[in-house]
Amino acid sequence: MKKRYASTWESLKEHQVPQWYEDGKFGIFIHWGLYSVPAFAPQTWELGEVPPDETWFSNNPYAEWYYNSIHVGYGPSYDYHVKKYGKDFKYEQFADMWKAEKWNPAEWARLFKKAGAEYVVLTTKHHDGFCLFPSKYTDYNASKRGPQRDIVGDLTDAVRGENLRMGLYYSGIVDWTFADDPILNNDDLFHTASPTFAYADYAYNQSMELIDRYAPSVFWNDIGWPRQGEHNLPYLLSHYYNTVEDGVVNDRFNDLYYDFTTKEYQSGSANRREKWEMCRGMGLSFGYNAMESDDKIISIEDAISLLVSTVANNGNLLLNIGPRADGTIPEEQEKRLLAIGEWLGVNGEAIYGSRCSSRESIKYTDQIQVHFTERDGALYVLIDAKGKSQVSVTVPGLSGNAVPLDPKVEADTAKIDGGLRFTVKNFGDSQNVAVFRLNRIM
Ligand SMILES: C[C@@H]1N[C@H](CNC(=O)c2cc3ccccc3[nH]2)[C@@H](O)[C@H](O)[C@@H]1O
Repeated sequence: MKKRYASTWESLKEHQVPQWYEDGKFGIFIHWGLYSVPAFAPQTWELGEVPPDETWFSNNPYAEWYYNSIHVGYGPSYDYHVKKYGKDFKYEQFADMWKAEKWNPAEWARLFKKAGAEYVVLTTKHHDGFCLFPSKYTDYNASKRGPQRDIVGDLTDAVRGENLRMGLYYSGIVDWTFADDPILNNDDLFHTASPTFAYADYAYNQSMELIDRYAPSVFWNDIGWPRQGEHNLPYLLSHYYNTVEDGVVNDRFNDLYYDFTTKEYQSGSANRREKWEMCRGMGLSFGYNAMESDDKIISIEDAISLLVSTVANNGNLLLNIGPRADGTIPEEQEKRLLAIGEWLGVNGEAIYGSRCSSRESIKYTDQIQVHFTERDGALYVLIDAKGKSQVSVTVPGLSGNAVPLDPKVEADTAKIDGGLRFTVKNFGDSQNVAVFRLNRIM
């Protein structure tokens, strides 16, 4: 019997995080849009490394913030824009330069499948207000301009064709086609952005449109929800759950309600007793930054470490790709996705469908950490030895027969000092994380 949600906070609070999201663990975030044409941002910091003040916003590493970065009227993006396009070139002109001429959504979906992702989240409207779907509420959209197609619909079909879940990102409170005063601090970001009732209705109507057209498995709102529209949220979210029973929403609705909380790069905190999600770009940006080179993006080892440490602490990893304007995925990003997929192909048993263990992760050194997950009565020990070819660690309070999941891992285990000593001599195909299964939980 399908549960019906009433448009009340009480009814919404009965919603449980669905098993597919708990089990899925790994998603692909995609930031694609007009900003992918200029594809420029300075390579400065990770979010959370420096305070979100004028220095951050006028040297914003997020290439998808190009509109705001040139509107502050100074800084590296402004200088780049004037030099490359000229002072009078309007951001909106990118709408007729974005052709996506080499885009093959089925190819993208096959890559995400090979990467071992269980879900995908695509930007439908980022802060610049350009919509990647045929919205009834604006012609500033990809079916009328640029690509002249329903980007959201075409990718949704391809992703579902690979039996992956499709999620949709929506920039709820910031839309520079409604309010585009330059944003130079977080106050601007959360309070003065898009302050009208008209915009609140627009955001509500477009969100309803997205739910009714695509029935997304994730409704991923960003930054916040218009204050003038907060009273509409119980209607919107109950409609969402009544349309998509096993749908999930994040915590960026002014902290009024969520299925899972979020972190972004170094910003935010996670509580392992609740479901949460870590999102980040491959480099410092979500939108494609043509200036970014291989050495500036996350290493394969660090990506696998991040996935393992996130999952072991009750999180999902939503790792972003920033495709080029023509629809191709930069090789250095594809390489990381395929390497994660290979690792999951060998060690996924300890990840998919697992739950975080009562055993907390152990940090021996910056390079050597041991994480734990549990599944079907088995305990998994995930030894992360970044940059090492061999490692020996004793895990206290463990006993039993530890079997490496990767047959190419060469390792010994021995009972010692009330614990189990693992000596890994060869990490086989498992990059920097060797995973062991213990067949009974101590
Ligand atoms: C995915 C990413 N989100 C950015 C806005 N970030 C937030 O609103 C935000 C970060 C964060 C960290 C911890 C808890 C809440 C948060 N909200 C956007 O400004 C970026 O362009 C990009 O779309």
